Amino acid sequence: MRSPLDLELVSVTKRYGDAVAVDAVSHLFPAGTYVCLLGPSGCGKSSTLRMIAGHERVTDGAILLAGRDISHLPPARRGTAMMFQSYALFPHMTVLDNVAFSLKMKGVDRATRQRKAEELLDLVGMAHLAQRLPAQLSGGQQQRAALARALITDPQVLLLDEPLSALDPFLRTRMRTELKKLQRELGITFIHVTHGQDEAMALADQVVIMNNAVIEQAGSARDVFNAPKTEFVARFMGGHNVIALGGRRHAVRSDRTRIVPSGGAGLDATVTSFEFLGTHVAVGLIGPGDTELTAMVPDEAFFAAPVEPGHTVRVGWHETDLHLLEA
Ligand SMILES: Nc1ncnc2c1ncn2[C@@H]1O[C@H](COP(=O)(O)OP(=O)(O)OP(=O)(O)O)[C@@H](O)[C@H]1O
Repeated sequence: MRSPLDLELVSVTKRYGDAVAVDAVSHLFPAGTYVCLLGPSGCGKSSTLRMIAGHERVTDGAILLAGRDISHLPPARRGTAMMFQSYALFPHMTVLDNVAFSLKMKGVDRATRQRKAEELLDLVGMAHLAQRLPAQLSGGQQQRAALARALITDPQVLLLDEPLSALDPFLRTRMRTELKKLQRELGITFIHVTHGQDEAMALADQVVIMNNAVIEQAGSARDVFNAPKTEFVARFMGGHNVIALGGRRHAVRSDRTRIVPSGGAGLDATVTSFEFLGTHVAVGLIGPGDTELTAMVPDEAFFAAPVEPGHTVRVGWHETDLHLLEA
């Protein structure tokens, strides 16, 4: 169902000279959702984000927010805000002044902008560091300051360009929980560009996968993972085997790919490797036509009947787990 605050891309194209970075992309971002824009390097994610933000001109098409065409408005008048990968904090300004900056540009008086900046610093748990300079903050603290700075204009849509990539793995997981919580509390749309499938699955209400300047598939993380439309999506999301059967390509989740008793339905494959991953053992296999497969075998099942590289085994799956891919 549509809501008045939805963001919509209508046949949006971005060309740099002859190169097409975004090719007639149409998509509805429902208001109040956490969207992750995912795809390999160069697929057009950042160009899409920058066009929504107004940091890049649209070559063709329109961007509508709350029913209004914002394609040609300056960034500050769109109802969007962007948080950059590098956080882009001004090094010579205190955290408070950084957060208050865009209100200063808008001519808001000092007392009002400071009060609002304090409120936002409180929201992101940074009130006690308001007088520090950016260089005196940790990576996670800089990120919170950058978030507060982006949110001070009360945007309807917050755009985040790889916001977690500068953080170490532990902090990344913690910050992603905080981002999600913040989005829920604010109830606004977050559009978060990432390279990470795990990050997208953990965060997104809606995952949008781009490839070669177009959207290849969009949907809930669970739907996209369980029902990849194309071989590209199956491989990109990971956790799937792609198998040719009867001249058509199919995906089957690697945790639903089983080592079955010989003679059962399935195909013969040779074990090439195994890796203990704690809860599962990832068994690498090579099947007919040199198809590489992975079976994620629960650790108990693996150690009850261990296999070694060089063994020939039967690999099977339930018919219902086999998923036909678009040609
Ligand atoms: N300013 C520019 N001038 C010319 N070509 C550009 C420019 N910015 C991006 N491109 C090209 O447009 C295509 C899409 O780039 P974009 O940055 O949107 O991809 P991306 O999916 O965000 O990639 P990454 O994950 O590596 O950041 C790429 O082929 C890139 O080389």
